[in-house]
Amino acid sequence: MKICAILCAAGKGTRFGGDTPKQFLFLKGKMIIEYSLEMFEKSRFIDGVVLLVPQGFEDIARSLKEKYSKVVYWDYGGKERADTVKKGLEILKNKCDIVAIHDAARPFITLQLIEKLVKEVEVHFAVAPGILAKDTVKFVVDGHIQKTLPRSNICLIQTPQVFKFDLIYKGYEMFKNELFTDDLQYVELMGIKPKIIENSSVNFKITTKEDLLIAEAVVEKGYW
Ligand SMILES: Nc1ccn([C@@H]2O[C@H](COP(=O)(O)OP(=O)(O)OP(=O)(O)O)[C@@H](O)[C@H]2O)c(=O)n1
Ligand SMILES: C[C@](O)(CO)[C@H](O)COP(=O)(O)O
Repeated sequence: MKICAILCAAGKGTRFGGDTPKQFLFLKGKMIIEYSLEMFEKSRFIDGVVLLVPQGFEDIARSLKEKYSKVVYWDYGGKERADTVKKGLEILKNKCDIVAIHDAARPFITLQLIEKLVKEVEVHFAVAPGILAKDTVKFVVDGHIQKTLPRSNICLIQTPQVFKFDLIYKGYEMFKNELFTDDLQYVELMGIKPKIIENSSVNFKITTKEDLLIAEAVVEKGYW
């Protein structure tokens, strides 16, 4: 059985700001993207990685392909994250059985997490890490609370999101005009109820500058 990863690194990092997309910034000696690439490289559950980058970053893509033997292919991503994933899925069509779709801006995945996700996908077809809400959760419109949501049912979803390849490919085909913010939604709408693996909040996505400060502290303490 072949298991591949799609590493989404084609975003511009608008909320983060600056000229260099956040995934290519250096975090204590290596690029943010390399933290997850290293885990995929080391994991015995991952056979190959497809890397998607923004236009203008082909030199970085080439050098990462040189450095990490599991990067089998790189290409440019699309305008939105979902467009990037679609490209990755087309590249991998008929080449793998299971696919792990991951944000390059989420550096702190672990070998144990990859293993758990891959094992669970055999049973549940779609699986992702998530954290249960720790704060009280309100539904807010225009700055005013409409209602309080039941916290025990609220889960904040991370990546890698792991799927049986044919299932997620079909989901993207069926909802090709949608641009959902994550990949699970494409199979949720097919009636699948993806399995959530409760995970550490350290697997956060670097979205704004303050996330980078937290990421620096995580690396300094070796805490992931
Ligand atoms: N067209 C896009 C947009 C996003 N991503 C990737 O998807 C992940 C999660 O996206 P996000 O944090 O939203 O990154 P950006 O789109 O770069 O950020 P922003 O929305 O602030 O511009 C990131 O690894 C990002 O590089 C991608 O591959 N292709
Ligand atoms: C896929 C994701 O990381 C799951 O939490 C998230 O939805 C990406 O959202 P973004 O708006 O592209 O940052």
